[in-house]
Amino acid sequence: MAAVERFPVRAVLFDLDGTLLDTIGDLVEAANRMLAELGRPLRSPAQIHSFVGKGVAMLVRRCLTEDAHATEVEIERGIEVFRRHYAEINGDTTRIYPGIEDTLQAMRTLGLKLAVVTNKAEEFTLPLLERMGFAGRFDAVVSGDSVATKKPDPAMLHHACGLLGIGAAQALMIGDSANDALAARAAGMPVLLVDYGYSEGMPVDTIECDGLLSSALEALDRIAVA
Ligand SMILES: O=C(O)COP(=O)(O)O
Ligand SMILES: [Mg+2]
Repeated sequence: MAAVERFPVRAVLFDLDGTLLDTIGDLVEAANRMLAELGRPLRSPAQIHSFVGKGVAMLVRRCLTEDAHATEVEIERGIEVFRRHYAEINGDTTRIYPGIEDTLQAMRTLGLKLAVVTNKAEEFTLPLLERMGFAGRFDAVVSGDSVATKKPDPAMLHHACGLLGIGAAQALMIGDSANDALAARAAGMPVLLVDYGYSEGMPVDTIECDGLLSSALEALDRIAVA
């Protein structure tokens, strides 16, 4: 069997929803509270799961327009209503995925810099990191509204590397969706995808990447500290 390629890196960039944290319960609850308040039929958890990936505004848009019609004014109202509900419950049922704590600790011990790069808006990212005990565990946090464009555009990844003081080719991205894979490819960095996250309804093994992980711990076998 061919040896598994190890990436010479100085930093690891982590996606948040579906990679570090299982946030889907809170996202489903906030989305359905929003739909109820707007007098719309509720959505199944599975359907809302497939809508997560491109940030809050796109989640609300998909909830209101998939097999349904909504005006831009209604979508704007939906975003405001969602934000109010999500701010209230953000973190209530969120769990850290198995293996994450040990992975972060091991990467720290290796001297790697760590960042979060998430399409979640900063108003929800920072309180959630705090609540989950992750505040101060990362050298940089880039949220969906920190720069002008979200993943799959590579701008967030470049911004994170700038904050860490490294080049894009010296970082490894670990994510769960095509947004992470495409952004990493466009930035010229290797990317591994966890197979337990949210991938907008796409089978994760159909997404082009450098390997799948059933636990983030497996990433340690793919890293050679540069
Ligand atoms: O907020 C989202 O839609 C997804 O967030 P993520 O980039 O951390 O997966
Ligand atoms: Mg994700």
